[in-house]
This record gives sequence, structure tokens and C-alpha cells, in this order.
Amino acid sequence: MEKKIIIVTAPSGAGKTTIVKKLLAEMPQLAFSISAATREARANEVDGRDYYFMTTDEFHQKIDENAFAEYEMVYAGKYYGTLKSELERIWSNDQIPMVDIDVKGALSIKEKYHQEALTIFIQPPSIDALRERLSERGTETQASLDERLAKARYELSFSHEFDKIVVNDVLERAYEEVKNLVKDFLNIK
Ligand SMILES: Nc1nc2c(ncn2[C@@H]2O[C@H](COP(=O)(O)OP(=O)(O)O)[C@@H](O)[C@H]2O)c(=O)[nH]1
Ligand SMILES: Nc1ncnc2c1ncn2[C@@H]1O[C@H](COP(=O)(O)OP(=O)(O)O)[C@@H](O)[C@H]1O
Repeated sequence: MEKKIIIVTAPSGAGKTTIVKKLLAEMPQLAFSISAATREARANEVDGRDYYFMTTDEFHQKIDENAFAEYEMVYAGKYYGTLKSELERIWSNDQIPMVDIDVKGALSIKEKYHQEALTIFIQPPSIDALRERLSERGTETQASLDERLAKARYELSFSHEFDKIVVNDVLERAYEEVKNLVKDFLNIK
């Protein structure tokens, strides 16, 4: 089977996880690419399901082994990365990896797999909407909220680097748009 890959990226809080999870539940052809990360697990997160949680030393070791398709220091000294072994695991199951990563990581993975990739940028309707969504999600402190919003302004300037931009205004509408893009890419009716 051809090794296709779908990359969804967005500023934090734009809704990409919500959209990706919904799509994964509906399309068995896809599998979530579980990233490695050095941040603390949140209360509802499970190692090996949400992330492969690692210490910084373990992450450095993987970098030295050239084990990553891409990695970035995303927030506050925390590393996140896509393991090559994770993509291979999904391809060997005859599924297509759905990669949910930050904008810089998405650009580098796109560079690597550009011939087989569909890249989608989820755009929030506005910075104010982002602030509201992140506050309501209840996962951020004032400092981490400010950090995410500053990064979002920067990331929004890269939206045109991706194959498709989907504005997440009304969730259901944005979701349908993403689903149709994925179906087109996979030649599914
Ligand atoms: N470059 C890169 N970024 C990642 C990876 N996995 C997750 N991220 C990004 O890291 C950021 C922070 O993730 P997280 O702390 O879980 O917050 P959330 O996505 O806002 O819920 C998000 O923008 C993710 O898209 C990865 O493997 N590589
Ligand atoms: N279209 C939308 N309108 C309002 N709230 C939304 C919409 N899409 C997602 N959300 C909410 O915004 C918050 C951030 O979404 P999430 O999927 O966690 O974003 P990301 O993965 O991009 O950081 C969540 O609480 C989610 O329920």
C-alpha cells in the first residue's frame, strides 16, 4: 500500500484535536500518530494512547538515534516529536497516519513526505475566539495562555504554506470540510 500521510496543524486552541478525534472515530482507514513528549501527562491522559511520555534524557537519546521524523521544542522547554517507528507501525497496519502537530513540525514533516502528504491548516475565526476557547478548556494558566496566543499570531502567518486552510467557525461545518478533503485525498466516496 502507498504510504500516505495526513498532517493537521493549527495554533493551540483552534480545535484541531476535536476535529481529528471525530474523524478518527469515523474513518477506520486512519490512525492517530502518537507523538513523543516531555511535558507532564494531564489527568485524563494515558501513556501510549495520548502521547509516549518521556523524560528529557530519554528524548535526547532518541534524537541521537535519529529516531524522529521531526521534533520541536514547542512550549516552555518541552519537546514534542513524531517517531519514525510510529509512522511505520501505522503503515504496517495498512492505515494512514493522522499527524496532529504544531506548525513548525508540520512544515518539516511536509518537506520530508511532501509527495504523499495532505496538509491541512485549521484556522481559528480570530485571536479573541482562540483566547476564549483556551480559557474555557481550562488547561492553561495566564502565562501559558499568553505564550500560546503569542505563538498563535506567529503561526497564523504560515497558513498559506499548507495545501488547505479550513476556518473552524462552526465546528460541524469545519468538520465536514476536513472530512471531505480527507476523502478526496484517499479517493473515498
Ligand atoms: N512538532 C510537534 N508538535 C507536536 C507534536 N505532538 C503535539 N505537538 C504540538 O504540541 C502542541 C502542544 O500540545 P499540547 O500541550 O498537548 O496542547 P494542545 O494541543 O493545545 O492540547 C500542540 O500545538 C501540538 O500540535 C509532535 O509530535 N511534533
Ligand atoms: N468551532 C468551535 N467553536 C467553539 N469551540 C470550539 C470549536 N472547536 C473546538 N472548540 C473548543 O475549543 C477548545 C480547543 O479545542 P482543541 O480541539 O483542544 O484545540 P487544539 O487541539 O487545536 O489545541 C476545546 O475546548 C474545544 O471543545
